[in-house]
Amino acid sequence: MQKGKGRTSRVRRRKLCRTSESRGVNESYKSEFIELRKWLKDRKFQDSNLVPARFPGTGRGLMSQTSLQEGQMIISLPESCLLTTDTVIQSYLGAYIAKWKPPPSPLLALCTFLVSEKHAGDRSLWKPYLEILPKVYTCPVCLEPEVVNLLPISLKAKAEEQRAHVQEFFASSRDFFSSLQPLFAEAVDSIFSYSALLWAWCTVNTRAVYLRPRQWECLSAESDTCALAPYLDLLNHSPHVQVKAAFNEETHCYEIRTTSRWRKHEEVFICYGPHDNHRLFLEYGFVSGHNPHACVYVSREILVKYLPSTDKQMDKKISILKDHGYIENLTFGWDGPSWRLLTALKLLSLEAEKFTCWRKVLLGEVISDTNEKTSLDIAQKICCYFIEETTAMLQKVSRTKDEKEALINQLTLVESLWTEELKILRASAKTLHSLQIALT
Ligand SMILES: C[S@@+](CC[C@H](N)C(=O)[O-])C[C@H]1O[C@@H](n2cnc3c(N)ncnc32)[C@H](O)[C@@H]1O
Repeated sequence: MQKGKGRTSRVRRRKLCRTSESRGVNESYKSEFIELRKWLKDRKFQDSNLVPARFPGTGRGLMSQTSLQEGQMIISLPESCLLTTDTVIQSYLGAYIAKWKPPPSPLLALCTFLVSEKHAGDRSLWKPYLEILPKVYTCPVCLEPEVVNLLPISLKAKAEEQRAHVQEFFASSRDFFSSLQPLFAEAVDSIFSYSALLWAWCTVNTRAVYLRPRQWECLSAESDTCALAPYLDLLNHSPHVQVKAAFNEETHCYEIRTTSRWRKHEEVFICYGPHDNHRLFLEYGFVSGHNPHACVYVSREILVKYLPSTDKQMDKKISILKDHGYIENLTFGWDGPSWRLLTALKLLSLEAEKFTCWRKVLLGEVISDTNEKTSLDIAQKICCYFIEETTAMLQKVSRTKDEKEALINQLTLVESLWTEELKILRASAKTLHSLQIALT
């Protein structure tokens, strides 16, 4: 038998590959985690099978200490450990919130509490939790404008919207913060600064779990479903796992059960949702490698770039696509152009004499071999154009990394997004090529 070709060595290779990808360095000895566990124990948290660890691909996360079976509970966090609007309203902030008109939003209540408790430092009952929270975040709102400029165009627009949204959140909260002055010896402006509120906003947005909606008269009607869940919020995301997570009204614990199996010493993941990489970047500030939901978006401008400019029916075709919701969410994915993208291209490349068949196109019917072939050819041209553009962007990001060392972390993140997009486009180009060959 040749060396390395047998079953035993295949299994060994697989094991090596799995462990080297997921091997983490246990961090439970660190003082901040010792303090956090004491704090959790005082609040009736019973030791779980998970320990904090640092992993090569995903950073800080939780590692299993034993193997975990399908359906097994991986963590159960008592209600007393959760930070919700109940916590805030029952605190020293409650009376100030009740007085303030119009009522503050649930999000503002949570953010105010986080900033205020962070400011309290050693005096805060939540100190062990606050100590393990990230100091900086990588959601687009936290990125330098020159890094935002290097994002794919549709994500850049959303990043700018996110920045405007947080700025407006800050501006509209300042009078409420002023009303809290009697609680502090220092000027509230210095405590509730933009950067402090931004940190709190990112904390809630990247870490909160979902709870059944609650309603407080002293808070605005916006949905009140967020809870910060210390320790449990150290679980990273994987698009490949499924979990059941919810607050159990009988045990009064927030519980997570895994539907996957985990080996001892592996990183345990949960799934934040079937999100593509743009959404993961926007909402959580990271990109997931090999994400099956990842895709490359095709804008309307690019869609028509390779169509004949002489087509007299083009405006009509575009308005049909708009009316039927086919102008948005057109994508390339790991297995080629999406059905929506191909359908849009088939409609746009309909021959003049076949134009009346446009309804059939939207229903997925084949109109003619020519139409099938033309739409695939255009999809391939768009895909090649994107591959060139993405390669150029990667070179630009790499140059910027050399020039701006201080931005290396932010730029590396943007680079990983473009790298994933390039992989998707290459896979799409290959699929398209096979489809084109099958048609000839
Ligand atoms: C709920 S927290 C998870 C714990 C976090 N890693 C920590 O150290 O505090 C969510 C954040 O973890 C990071 N994260 C989650 N899943 C990740 C993954 N698969 N790869 C890289 N970072 C991830 C992102 O920064 C995200 O905003």
